[in-house]
Amino acid sequence: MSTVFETQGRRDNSASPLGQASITGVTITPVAFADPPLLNTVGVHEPYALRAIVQLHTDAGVTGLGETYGDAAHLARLRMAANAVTGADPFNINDLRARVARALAADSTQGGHGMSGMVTGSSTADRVLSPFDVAALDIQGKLLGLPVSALLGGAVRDAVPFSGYLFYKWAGHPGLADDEWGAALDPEGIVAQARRMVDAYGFTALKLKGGVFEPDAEAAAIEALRAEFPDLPLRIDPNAAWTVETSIRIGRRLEGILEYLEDPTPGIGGMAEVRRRVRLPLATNMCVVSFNDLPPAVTGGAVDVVLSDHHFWGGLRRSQTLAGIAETFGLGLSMHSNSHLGISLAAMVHLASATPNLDYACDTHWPWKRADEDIVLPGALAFRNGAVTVPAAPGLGVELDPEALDRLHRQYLASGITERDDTGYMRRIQPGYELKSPRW
Ligand SMILES: O=C([O-])C(=O)C[C@H](O)[C@@H](O)C(=O)[O-]
Ligand SMILES: [Mg+2]
Repeated sequence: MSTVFETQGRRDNSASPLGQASITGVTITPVAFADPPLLNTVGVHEPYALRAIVQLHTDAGVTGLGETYGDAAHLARLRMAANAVTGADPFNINDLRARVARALAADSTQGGHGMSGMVTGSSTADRVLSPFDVAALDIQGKLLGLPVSALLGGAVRDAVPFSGYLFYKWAGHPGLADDEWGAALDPEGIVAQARRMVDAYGFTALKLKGGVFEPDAEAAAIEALRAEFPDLPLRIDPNAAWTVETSIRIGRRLEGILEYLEDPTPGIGGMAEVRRRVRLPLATNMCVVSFNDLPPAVTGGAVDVVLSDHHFWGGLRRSQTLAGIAETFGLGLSMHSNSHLGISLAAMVHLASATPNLDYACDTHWPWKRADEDIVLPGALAFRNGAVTVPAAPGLGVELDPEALDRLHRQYLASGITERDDTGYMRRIQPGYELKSPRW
């Protein structure tokens, strides 16, 4: 079952503690949007990226919005959770969390990460809770007349800086026309892509998705970026494609050039070893992806910076807990992204604005999305000098475009894609393609 899912008509919270509202129904709509052939260490992005749009309807006349992964197994879990939260109080996020946990207790299905094998150990319960937490906060803000940033404790910055997220890529998907970005397969291509992205968005930091070519070729791309952009902080993220030895060698080559080295090698033990032997901060969204990972990472001295991501850390409230832990243990905080639409961007901006110790420009895949394709009405979210102004309107401050939602849902049905599968797509193009971690 992959079409729109709806619950409706029940009210089982006899009294909302705050007397504000009851969730009377949930609509979950899978959507697909165009995605260029972005290369990474597990393969290549398919022509469409998937998302699920979650709407929480209430008896108070407002609807809350959430956005999450659109993989089939995740959709099935979202539906279980939707049944469980129907009737609940959107002001009681602890109750929503308990309901989601109870609904998933009997679930034994595997897969559905939506991250093509790159983030494997995150908590299923937190991934499923996330869009419900975001939508509940959107409802709260709309009913109280406050932006979500205010509900999270207040914005400490008016605009949230993002990094330009560079990818090696083909000129276009095989069999389809070239896209507007063209190919980027060497240092010159990456520098040209960066120049174009910086000119269009004003980004003040750059991240290169690595793990695609020989490590020295990728280090050369970073050096070419440094020559072209002497003042911009630079990062590279090979998604654990390098051995400990390769990470040390390339890390030493890039000392003094990178602001951080992200997930060079797999596992907390490997990262700790690299960190001891390279004078660079190490960042991760692979070896610390759930609360369980924090104690061994901290005691093992594995990382300096954790990339938060409310989509797998359990929503905005749980991400604030992560920020508190990071502060306590002296870890830096940055933000991870996957291909996403406007509800996710709005949620990321509110969270980042209300997180004082978010020390780095956040990741976003936003430039890779077609400018005319989204499920929110245009206007609320815009980049200036590489940053997005925090929406001041109540809730998330974005409005759903029902026609666009319907169009992208039909695109989802027509695409035939039900799982993100970068490796499977790569193998259809290059049949002998091997998956390896570490690769070099
Ligand atoms: O920082 C990261 O690891 C990512 O952004 C993971 C993503 O899945 C990225 O590799 C991608 O979109 O191919
Ligand atoms: Mg990463």
